[in-house]
Amino acid sequence: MKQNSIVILDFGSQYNQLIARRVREMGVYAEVVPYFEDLEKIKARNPKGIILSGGPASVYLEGAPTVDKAMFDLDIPILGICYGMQLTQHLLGGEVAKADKQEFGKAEVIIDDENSPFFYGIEDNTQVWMSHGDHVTKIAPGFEKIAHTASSIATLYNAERNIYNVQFHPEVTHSVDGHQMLRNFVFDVCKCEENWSMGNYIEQTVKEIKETVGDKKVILALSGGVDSSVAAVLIHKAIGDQLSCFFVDTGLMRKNEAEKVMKTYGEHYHMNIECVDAEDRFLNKLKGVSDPETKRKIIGHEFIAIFDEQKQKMKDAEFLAQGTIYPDVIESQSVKGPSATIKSHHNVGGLPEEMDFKLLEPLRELFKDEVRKVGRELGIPDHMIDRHPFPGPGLGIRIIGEVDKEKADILREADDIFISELRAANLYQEVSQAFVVLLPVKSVGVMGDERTYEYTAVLRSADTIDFMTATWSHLPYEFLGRVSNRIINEVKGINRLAYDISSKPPATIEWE
Ligand SMILES: Nc1ncnc2c1ncn2[C@@H]1O[C@H](COP(=O)(O)OP(=O)(O)OP(=O)(O)O)[C@@H](O)[C@H]1O
Ligand SMILES: O=c1[nH]c(=O)c2[nH+]cn([C@@H]3O[C@H](COP(=O)(O)O)[C@@H](O)[C@H]3O)c2[nH]1
Ligand SMILES: NC(=O)CC[C@H](N)C(=O)O
Ligand SMILES: [Mg+2]
Repeated sequence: MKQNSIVILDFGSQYNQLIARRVREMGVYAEVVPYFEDLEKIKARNPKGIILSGGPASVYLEGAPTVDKAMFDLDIPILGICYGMQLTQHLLGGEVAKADKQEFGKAEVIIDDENSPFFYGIEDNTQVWMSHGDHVTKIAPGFEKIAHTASSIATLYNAERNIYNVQFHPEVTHSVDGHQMLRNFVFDVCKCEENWSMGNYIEQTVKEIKETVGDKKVILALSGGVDSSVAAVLIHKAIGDQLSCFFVDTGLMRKNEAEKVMKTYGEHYHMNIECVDAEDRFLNKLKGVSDPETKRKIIGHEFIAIFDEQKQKMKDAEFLAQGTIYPDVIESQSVKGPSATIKSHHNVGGLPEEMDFKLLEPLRELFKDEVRKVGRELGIPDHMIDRHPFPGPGLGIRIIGEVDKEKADILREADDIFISELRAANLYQEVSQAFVVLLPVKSVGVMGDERTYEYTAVLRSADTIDFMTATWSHLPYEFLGRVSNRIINEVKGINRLAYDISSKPPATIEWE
């Protein structure tokens, strides 16, 4: 199945995951590799086409990312996008320089060669998205201009080598026919076949898991979230009772979470699944701690300690299964420079360094939407598949400041009301992630002629595609009013509610 693939070389563009997704949506396997991937390794993948992504650098500066020129002689069709175009031109005898002014935004493409397969089905003056400060000042020998805009060369083509170069970004939705251009490249130029489907993926992966695991045992940290759940069901399909899942009830889970997870997965799938009740452990460790990073670290360590203990109990467990997905993989191999730690995300991904396990990560090639498709094909109920993400540290980072059981109970009730009202109003699927935050701030209120002095809570709802940037959801006032009424009337301990109207950046989605 992967014989029929497109390799995307990553030069640091923020859009490279998008390119891979667009291609996969067409039913063709695509993977992102760093630009410095060895040419031999690229060849070994036997791709039908190569896409060079955009990137922030300038080809004419020293130390700019580059590739082995031999790549252009492999007889594999190549599409260079933005930086990828500039690099192709630079390496093959053209020239690139800084433009007088940056071009950022929409532009209209005038097609010079309407017979080019790259433009099949596309009308003249189609709108594309530009984002560059450099431009091609001399076209490399062997290339001809097949499209332009009012201010720049839009597309170059080398017939002999079957290379296309575009200055714009066909992968973003602002490029109206960008999808069609990529389709044309993938199917008409590279001659790929449509054979990447989640059904195939399941079949193949189940086979691979069986071969890898043999008669050994696998343990898996099951959170009830999408990734670990899909991983669990997939592995269970392959090896049945050789899999043992552990759900840790940290005491910082949502209302009835432990029961729900145990019920859905235990009864429905007849899996070995054990609930580790660790509420006291987590709450004791968190006593007196209010610094967000310290709280995160304590929670992370406690998870590790618990899995270590489970491992000691099951001596024949050789594999640790994780719900690592493709964006995690791309991020960890990303060509971008080191970025500041904003928050240390808890991840059981930290486990293997400290513990002696072989890793089993059956979802590491999939994007989230593909993981959801796999989950649906495996028959996992929609209400589990469509859940908003829930962070490992759970309510521990949604109770601002010091955490205790009383606050966790209050927050659980409030959160449950918000989420069930979202579901009742058919808004749950419309927003990307919603929850309640409990502040360590008390204020005065009046209830039935009595004075109250209770906590303030905040509703948070974010809309996002990749969770890297987000906007606050414009929920209807009437809906917010209903949630406010219910929470303040029904949850003892909260007498005031606010709505968070901050975007990310500069805020983040969670409060800690
Ligand atoms: N309460 C828990 N018990 C056991 N494992 C957990 C728990 N919370 C988190 N994990 C582990 O940490 C991993 C990372 O958590 P993360 O929230 O990123 O993924 P997820 O829960 O599987 O999916 P989602 O992103 O949809 O919440 C999980 O896949 C799971 O293996
Ligand atoms: O598994 C996780 N462990 C963590 O420690 C963690 N911290 C934040 N998140 C989730 O990441 C997304 C982005 O959150 P922030 O904007 O708050 O950084 C949002 O979806 C957050 O819920 C976490 N997930
Ligand atoms: N988006 C890009 O790939 C930008 C490429 C190059 N740095 C430029 O500004 O022209
Ligand atoms: Mg989760």
